[in-house]
Amino acid sequence: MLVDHVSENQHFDVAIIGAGTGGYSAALRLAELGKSVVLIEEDARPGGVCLHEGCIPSKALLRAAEVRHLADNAAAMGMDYELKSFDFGRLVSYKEATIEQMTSGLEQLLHARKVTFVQAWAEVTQPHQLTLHLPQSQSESEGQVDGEASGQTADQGQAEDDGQANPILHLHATDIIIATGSHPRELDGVPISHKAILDSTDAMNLQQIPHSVVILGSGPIGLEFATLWSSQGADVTILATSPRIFPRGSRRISALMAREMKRRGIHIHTSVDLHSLTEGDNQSVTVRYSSPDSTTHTPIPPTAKAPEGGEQTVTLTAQFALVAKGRVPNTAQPWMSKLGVNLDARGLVVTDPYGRTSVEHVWAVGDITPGKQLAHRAFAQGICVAETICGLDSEPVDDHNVPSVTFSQPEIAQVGYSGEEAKANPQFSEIQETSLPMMGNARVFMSQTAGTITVVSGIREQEPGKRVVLGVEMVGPHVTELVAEAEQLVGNHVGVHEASALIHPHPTFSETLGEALLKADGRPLHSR
Ligand SMILES: Cc1cc2nc3c(=O)[nH]c(=O)nc-3n(C[C@H](O)[C@H](O)[C@H](O)COP(=O)(O)OP(=O)(O)OC[C@H]3O[C@@H](n4cnc5c(N)ncnc54)[C@H](O)[C@@H]3O)c2cc1C
Ligand SMILES: NC(=O)c1ccc[n+]([C@@H]2O[C@H](COP(=O)([O-])OP(=O)(O)OC[C@H]3O[C@@H](n4cnc5c(N)ncnc54)[C@H](O)[C@@H]3O)[C@@H](O)[C@H]2O)c1
Repeated sequence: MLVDHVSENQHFDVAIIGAGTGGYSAALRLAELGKSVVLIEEDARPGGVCLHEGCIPSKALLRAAEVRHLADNAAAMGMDYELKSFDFGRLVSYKEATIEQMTSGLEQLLHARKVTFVQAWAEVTQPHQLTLHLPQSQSESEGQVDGEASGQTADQGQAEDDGQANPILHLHATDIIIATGSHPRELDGVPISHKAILDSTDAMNLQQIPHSVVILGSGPIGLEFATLWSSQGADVTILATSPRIFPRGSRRISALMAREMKRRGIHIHTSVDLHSLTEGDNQSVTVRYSSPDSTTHTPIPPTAKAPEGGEQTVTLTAQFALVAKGRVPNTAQPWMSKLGVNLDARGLVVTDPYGRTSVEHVWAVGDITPGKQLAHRAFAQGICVAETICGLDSEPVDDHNVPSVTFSQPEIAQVGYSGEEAKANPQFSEIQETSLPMMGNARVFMSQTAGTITVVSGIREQEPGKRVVLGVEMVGPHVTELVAEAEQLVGNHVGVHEASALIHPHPTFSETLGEALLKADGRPLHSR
């Protein structure tokens, strides 16, 4: 993106630091509401993690896994396909083209709404004042600083610099939104080498199909990469420190996912005690761990050692290790503490429901705030902050109504309360969990992917006598789409009886939710 023209000491209504999903959604809404907005991003192009190294590239790669699954199961319909070759370079080009298409669309939208985009590392030095550290090459080649207004340009060699020869520029803004996002968490004492020990960004940019990978972590990133690499023929092992994979979901989800992933040849070990992770000279990693179920897997090469304390210590060698144990907010930037922005114990920015931080006229959105680190939550927060700044009566984001989706095979989707959460909440009573296996649905059966759906219902203290849908969780084909309907029911406190009267087209995947609601209402149709 060609950066926009800005002048030294130029004033904007709102300055936004970080052009990821949170930052750019706020920028678009503010501009729509007539504010002058500057969007400041360290990278050359807007989009942040989601567009460049998260949601979009991972789903482009996972599209290939879907196609592979279809082809692998075509024999049942009389079509015998054989994968003759896999040109990984072309898959990478497909991913890159997808990112390019989405990024240029976003750039055009920002431009059309007259949002000023500046490539720089920004800090807030005083209330309403920002200092921008411009990249050297860009300020020289494109002249994004107005030389006349500032009296200094980088190519005159007179620009004020930040001590590292980066020209700096000062701006003023009435309001400032911090949207600096997050980065991958490292294993204690084991740095990401970016060679054989990878984080998700490295994994996304691999230029080859790995032959063996060990994945440390079984959250969305772990399960999505396990799906991707196993579909490409890699030998994949998931090591989970928790007693079950995908611990943020219910036991039912974890059990079904473990069964389905093992059916696809993925090795899974839970309650793992990780002893060491080391990188060899020859692009390989060695992991030493023990786990109650470690005897069930033959490591490559098989180098199981003598039992230690009842559990066997296993030494596993693989080409790569992916560390996928969560993300850390980008709040360790010294200016944030100097400014007085309050952080919680995990380093997340403390805000009120509308995104106000502890510093007046400074707001925060996205992965740096407590709650689900998801792009669609950041979009909604960005809109809410923008509207609140403009004095509108905006709806704050309720984390319980933010759906979670994982694009593994099978997919996982959740919204609202799990059974356990609902039972622990004193506002709810008479909690029921109604489960339905999805395989009874014709479309699910044809897709040859197992699935299950659970509707959590109960009585809210605000509406005694009315059983409402409190939560829905699903594992199966297309559930990342089906969850949108469930969200409407949960978010609007729709009664189970009313929801079960909604008619779903036949034959569709969406009927599974209709069937589960009928069952929850005590009127099962195609189930017992
Ligand atoms: C592998 C992976 C897959 C994912 N898949 C999904 C998915 O399918 N669905 C989903 O909802 N979510 C997904 N996520 C999560 C999603 O990417 C994040 O929740 C989302 O990007 C958060 O947006 P954000 O605006 O808070 O921050 P970010 O997208 O992290 O953007 C922050 C931006 O701020 C910039 N920045 C930081 N400090 C400064 C500074 N001082 N000055 C200037 N610029 C600065 C950074 O360069 C960055 O571009 C995924 C994440 C990963 C890692
Ligand atoms: N489809 C999606 O929406 C999507 C996809 C990818 C990522 N994301 C987002 O990105 C963020 C990061 O994802 P993630 O999967 O890395 O994090 P996560 O926090 O969801 O899961 C991390 C997992 O690692 C485990 N773990 C912790 N320490 C470990 C260790 N030493 N060894 C092995 N396992 C360990 C945890 O028990 C947990 O299950 C999440 O907040 C997620 O919402 C979303």
